[in-house]
Amino acid sequence: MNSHARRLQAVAVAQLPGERPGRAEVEQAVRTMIRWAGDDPARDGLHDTPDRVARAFAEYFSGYAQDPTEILQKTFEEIEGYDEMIVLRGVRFESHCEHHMAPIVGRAWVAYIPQGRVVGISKLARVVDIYAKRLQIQEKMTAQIANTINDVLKPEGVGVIIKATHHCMTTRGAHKLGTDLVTSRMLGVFRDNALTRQELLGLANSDA
Ligand SMILES: Nc1nc2c(ncn2[C@@H]2O[C@H](COP(=O)(O)OP(=O)(O)OP(=O)(O)O)[C@@H](O)[C@H]2O)c(=O)[nH]1
Ligand SMILES: [Zn+2]
Repeated sequence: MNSHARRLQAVAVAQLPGERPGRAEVEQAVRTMIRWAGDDPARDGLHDTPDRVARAFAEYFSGYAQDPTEILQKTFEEIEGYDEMIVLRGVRFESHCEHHMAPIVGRAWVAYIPQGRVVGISKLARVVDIYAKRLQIQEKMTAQIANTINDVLKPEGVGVIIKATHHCMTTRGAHKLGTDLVTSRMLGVFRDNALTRQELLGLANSDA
């Protein structure tokens, strides 16, 4: 295993209280859930389902094995003194709520005002995805994205706005179809300067 792979493994393992369960254990758990739902995991149509669910979970929760701070390490400093707002708008993401493991589908607006260096814009989208591909609540995810960008890039300020639909309250429970949740985390000048914050909120609202 190379040092990069070791580090990724360390990121994932650091968050686990015990040993990571093996594939057979996961597939058995899915069979149990199917039986609990009232169906027969041995019937033809469900035979491959535990394998599919395990692969789907590996995709839904791939963010545990990735380090968002590493993604932001490569920066560009030849920016001719550029010091205005940089806003990546409407980054679509799919996440899962940590209460019901139901989908959270939404968009993130990620803004910062650089201090001497900028990051490749795709990296901002990757940071959103790394946190989205974990069990989440929206408030925590919003704060994690903003805090990470702030800690690594040390810009003048960071603003993150997320609008998302929570399937746990649209397709079950409260059944409030059409609702979305808006959260934001403002740091540095976005927190201290009302005009800067308004400029970002205006950009986000114009794209609702
Ligand atoms: N603040 C916040 N709440 C969330 C988020 N995702 C889901 N929830 C809520 O988390 C709460 C969990 O509440 P519980 O009362 O423990 O769960 P429950 O009995 O299934 O509740 P209902 O969803 O109302 O049926 C619910 O009110 C969900 O709507 C999120 O990202 N942020
Ligand atoms: Zn939920």
